[in-house]
Amino acid sequence: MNVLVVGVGGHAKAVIATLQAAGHAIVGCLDDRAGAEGTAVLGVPVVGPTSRLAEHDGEAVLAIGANAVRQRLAAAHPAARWATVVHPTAVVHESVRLGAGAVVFAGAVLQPDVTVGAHAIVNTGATVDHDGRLGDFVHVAPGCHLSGGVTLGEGAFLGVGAACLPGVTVGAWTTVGGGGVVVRDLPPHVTAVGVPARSLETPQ
Ligand SMILES: CC(=O)SCCNC(=O)CCNC(=O)[C@H](O)C(C)(C)COP(=O)(O)OP(=O)(O)OC[C@H]1O[C@@H](n2cnc3c(N)ncnc32)[C@H](O)[C@@H]1OP(=O)(O)O
Repeated sequence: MNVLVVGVGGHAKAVIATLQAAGHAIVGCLDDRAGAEGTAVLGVPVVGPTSRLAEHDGEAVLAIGANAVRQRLAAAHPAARWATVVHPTAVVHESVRLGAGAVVFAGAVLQPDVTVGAHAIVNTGATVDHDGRLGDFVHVAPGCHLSGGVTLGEGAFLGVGAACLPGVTVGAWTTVGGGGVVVRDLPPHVTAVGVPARSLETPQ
């Protein structure tokens, strides 16, 4: 497939590398910043602003790490065809369901009956064990480990190396800091850090 990459930052580099490893042709990158057009990311040219998505008749991928930005761009382009991208070294069981625009990076492992929402990111070397449910616009950062039956609400972000005990739920748009361990359910819209992960918003 010929894929248009939306974004030019570090996450876009990793998405481009993943597309290349998986054998996909890349049409170019889009970026809204003044002066971006004509530059290149890993040799892939920046061909215009994100409004160009509307003219593209192939597939595209939102290659921006910030969950809320991917949500905004997906809402702004409801007719777009989103590529689902999986690195060839990722281990994804045949029963796993990947949403439109989901990206699975090198070395990730997704065990049976995991579902991954639209535009979700399973980053380098992260593992999601059986029956995990990742909502739309989730980002699981490098080296995270989710035990069986974990649920991540829409837009949840797990920082690098975070872990979740079996069956816990992380609420929508909640952030877990790098290295945090989620031992019980976390509510939506909080930032939680540490072992066990506790909300910074809640007086301890
Ligand atoms: C390929 C890639 O790079 S993918 C991207 C991966 N990115 C990440 O993993 C980033 C993860 N981000 C974090 O862990 C951040 O520190 C966040 C989101 C948890 C908090 O960020 P901020 O809201 O800016 O909080 P801030 O830095 O002000 O820290 C607030 C308090 O929490 C503490 N804290 C922050 N992060 C952590 C953490 N991961 N673990 C434990 N404590 C932490 C701080 O020490 C501070 O404590 P204090 O008030 O006692 O000094």
